[in-house]
Amino acid sequence: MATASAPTAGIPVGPGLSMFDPIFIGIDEFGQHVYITLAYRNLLAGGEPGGGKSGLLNTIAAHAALSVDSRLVLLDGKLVELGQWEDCADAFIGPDITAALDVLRRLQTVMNNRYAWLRAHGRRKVTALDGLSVITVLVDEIAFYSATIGSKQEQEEFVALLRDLVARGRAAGIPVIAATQRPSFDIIPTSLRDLFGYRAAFRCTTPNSSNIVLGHGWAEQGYTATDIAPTNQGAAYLIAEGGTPRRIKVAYLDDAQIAGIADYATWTRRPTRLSAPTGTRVDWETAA
Ligand SMILES: Nc1ncnc2c1ncn2[C@@H]1O[C@H](COP(=O)(O)OP(=O)(O)OP(=O)(O)O)[C@@H](O)[C@H]1O
Repeated sequence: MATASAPTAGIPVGPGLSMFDPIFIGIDEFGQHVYITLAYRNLLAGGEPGGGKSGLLNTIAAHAALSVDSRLVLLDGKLVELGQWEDCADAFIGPDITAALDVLRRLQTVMNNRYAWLRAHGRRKVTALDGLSVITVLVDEIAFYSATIGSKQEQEEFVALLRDLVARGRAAGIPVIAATQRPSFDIIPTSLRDLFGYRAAFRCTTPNSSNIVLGHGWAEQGYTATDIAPTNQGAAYLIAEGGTPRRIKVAYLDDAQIAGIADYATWTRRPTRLSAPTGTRVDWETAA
């Protein structure tokens, strides 16, 4: 039987991935591989419809699904953008503000528990050695939950819970990856935008909306997502905390590829704890 040689470079793909590993998301304009690390950072993707935001979220979801130390919490107002990951996710929320608020409140409790645990151990953040899973939260279309469905009160609670998670979640191993096709100040106020360590601006129609994603002043310095052609889907400017925007092309998984990865990831996550008492939600309790 042939034995595959061990990889000499890069991150091996397979069930041994970790959310603490760098995540491959595409190439830059020089053809160099682009990696991000989400264990301690959030990511915001903004740009006009059809620019490729969901493509980026799916690429990240694939890494998270294949990571042995990650759990997925998905909020997808359209159901179809992240829907293929439903079977390997701990929670999959569709166009339901009550369910969205419920899952965010649960995440807030998990986050508070983790901070109490960290404090008790004199620590500041979770690490790969703690055995706690990284709970990767993906939100496809912030505006759908914060400005479209539900009452004003529910929308405000959604924004407050999301902001808290984005502000405090990363050190507790709960990164948020969120997309919006409405990069405007009412949806992404500067105070919220700045909490995202990574920001990806897909094609925008105005320099102002590009600035709202990347940060004030970048368009004036020549980094504007308005210069991305409408036909160049998946192209974006990516900025990491403290850096300069970098033009990238996101790696794209088509529906069949996602189905294959999701199927495999679901199989790797099949229940194996036969000793767990019946009716126990082992996953959330362990994560907490
Ligand atoms: N990285 C990519 N490479 C090649 N094609 C891509 C890439 N990303 C997206 N596309 C193409 O663009 C289409 C729209 O992409 P996607 O759904 O990700 O956009 P979006 O910004 O999420 O749109 P919306 O805001 O409407 O949800 C995809 O169906 C695909 O055909």
